Amino acid sequence: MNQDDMPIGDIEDPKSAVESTEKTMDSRTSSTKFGSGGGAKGDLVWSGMNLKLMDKKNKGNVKLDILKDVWGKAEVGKTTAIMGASGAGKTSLFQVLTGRLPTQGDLVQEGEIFLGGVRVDPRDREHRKLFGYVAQEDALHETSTPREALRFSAKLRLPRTTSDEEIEALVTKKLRALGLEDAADTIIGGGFKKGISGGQKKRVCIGVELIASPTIIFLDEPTSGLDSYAAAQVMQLLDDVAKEGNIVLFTIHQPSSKVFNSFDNLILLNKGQVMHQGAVDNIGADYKAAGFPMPENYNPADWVIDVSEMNDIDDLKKTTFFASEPKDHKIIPVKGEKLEVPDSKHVSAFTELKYLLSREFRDIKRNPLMTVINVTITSILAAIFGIMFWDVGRKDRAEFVVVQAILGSLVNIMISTLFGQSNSAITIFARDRPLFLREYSTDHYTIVPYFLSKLGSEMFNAFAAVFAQALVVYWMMGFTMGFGNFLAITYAMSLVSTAVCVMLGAFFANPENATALFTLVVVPQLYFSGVFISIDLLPDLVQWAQYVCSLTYTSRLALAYELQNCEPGLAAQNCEDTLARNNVNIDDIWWYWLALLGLFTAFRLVAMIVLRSKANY
Ligand SMILES: Nc1ncnc2c1ncn2[C@@H]1O[C@H](COP(=O)(O)OP(=O)(O)OP(=O)(O)O)[C@@H](O)[C@H]1O
Repeated sequence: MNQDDMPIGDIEDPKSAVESTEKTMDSRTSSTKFGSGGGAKGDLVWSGMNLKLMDKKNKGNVKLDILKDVWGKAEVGKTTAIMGASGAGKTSLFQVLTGRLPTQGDLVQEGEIFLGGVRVDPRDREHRKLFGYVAQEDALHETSTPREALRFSAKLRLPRTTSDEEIEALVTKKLRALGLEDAADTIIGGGFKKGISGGQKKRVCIGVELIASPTIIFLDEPTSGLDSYAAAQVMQLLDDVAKEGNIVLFTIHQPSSKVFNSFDNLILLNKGQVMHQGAVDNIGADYKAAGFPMPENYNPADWVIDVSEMNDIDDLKKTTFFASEPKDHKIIPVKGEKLEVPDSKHVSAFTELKYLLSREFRDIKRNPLMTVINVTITSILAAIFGIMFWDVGRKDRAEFVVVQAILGSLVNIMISTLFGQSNSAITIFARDRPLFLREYSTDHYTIVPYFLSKLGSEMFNAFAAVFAQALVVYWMMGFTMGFGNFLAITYAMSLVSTAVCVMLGAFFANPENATALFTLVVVPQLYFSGVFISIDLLPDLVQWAQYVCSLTYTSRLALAYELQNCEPGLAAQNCEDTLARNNVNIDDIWWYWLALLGLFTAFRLVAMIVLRSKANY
């Protein structure tokens, strides 16, 4: 048997170590027992499915029936495709079945879903352990290889008792079954570097889901963007997965006739209703019986869509199309029967963090460009500041203009640090967001380890930039505060500003929106922090804003450390005046540090809560 044709989980050599590992893995990951119901044992069945868009203005009125009395099933051992013209309701049905329908007040969902006769709730994270979900866009870690991607998924999703040897053997086996042996150790790639091909990426996406041995695998347009050869390879793989006793359900748009003929079953939607469903092998006969015989040399996939688009729905309803849900399709669930999900006691949060951190740092190592650009830009800016404020810290502070210049230099450095990290932090976070949403929703890790791992790489990037900045400006400007203090203050500034970026990145999927809002959030800090206009001169109504501005605390800290020990006499007088005018109190230094910590924690927590709520569907 050709390796590419080999079914997933098939066993080549009964004596091999791989086989024994796979047996162990199977016994651990496929313990699901299905209850009995009206449908065939193990099938995914949905019934009486309605999705209504309610009219906001006229309460209780339905504005649009997105799905109406939809029913159907996806059988064990078969591939089932959902097709339909644009706007037919494919995405909506898919979102309902996968539990990914956005929770919106104006959408009302009705209907039931059963797996093997037992009611299933696709929004339930436990039930979702039975699901594999492959989104249309490939959400992969670009600097990992296919082997690393599968290993990561296996390590974090399989029971914690699975040994490293078992995981390695399973990963090798799945790579072979996916036809990815040759590309196993090539970088997946993306924007930063060309890596494996589009078809190989799609197979990696499928592989990372298959590694957890899901009962059902859902795929959203699995062939989109692929050439006909790659599309046929993906379909062959899905067929192999199904033939192993799994349910494979996907949406598909304009398949070639070869791809169309490779499905087992078709569900055709038309204006939110089921126009036709059945075996692809019978399509010719079914359409002939309905009065629409398929023309010769016509792509059957085009024909089924053309018939649905070019005929009035009321006329089509007079034919054999749009059959109502048969009585025996409806399932009467057995009372008290619960869906059994595999016992996959997750690895500890610490292990999750370990794996996530190692992936983050591997990313920096393999794609250091972002860090290098950041450090270079910061150093050039720092050198410009250094020339402008050359030796300012060593000049005689008895002259008031010198103290003014010190104030100016410190505020400039803080503002530059505030903006310095924003671009790279927002870009990196936006790039990784879809990956997080996929991995979190498929139970790879919990939210805290994820955020800690992101924090780890952000701290590294921020430190590299502020350290370079400090090396350049500290001695050029000749500050008297300790190097450590200077570094700590700029580092704190950088981390709080990164936290703001991450928070905005959590709210907005689009990095452009996050960047635009960053300007709106950050620029007012320049006014509210008191560095350009004394806080006492600000209207009472906005004075509170100083307390939520990181620039307030970092500039106060920098001034406190730099101006607290000036030469006695006129210099000390000038320093004290400047501190007082800028509302800096030397006794409050620790409060300033605590306030920065508070802001940092608050921004991080908000980001975590927002992202978690977005990842729940
Ligand atoms: N949240 C929503 N609010 C308003 N209308 C919606 C919403 N979701 C879906 N619709 C409408 O329901 C219909 C079906 O949409 P759906 O996206 O499911 O179709 P589709 O078959 O996937 O189309 P396409 O192939 O173009 O993506 C469309 O008319 C769409 O505008």
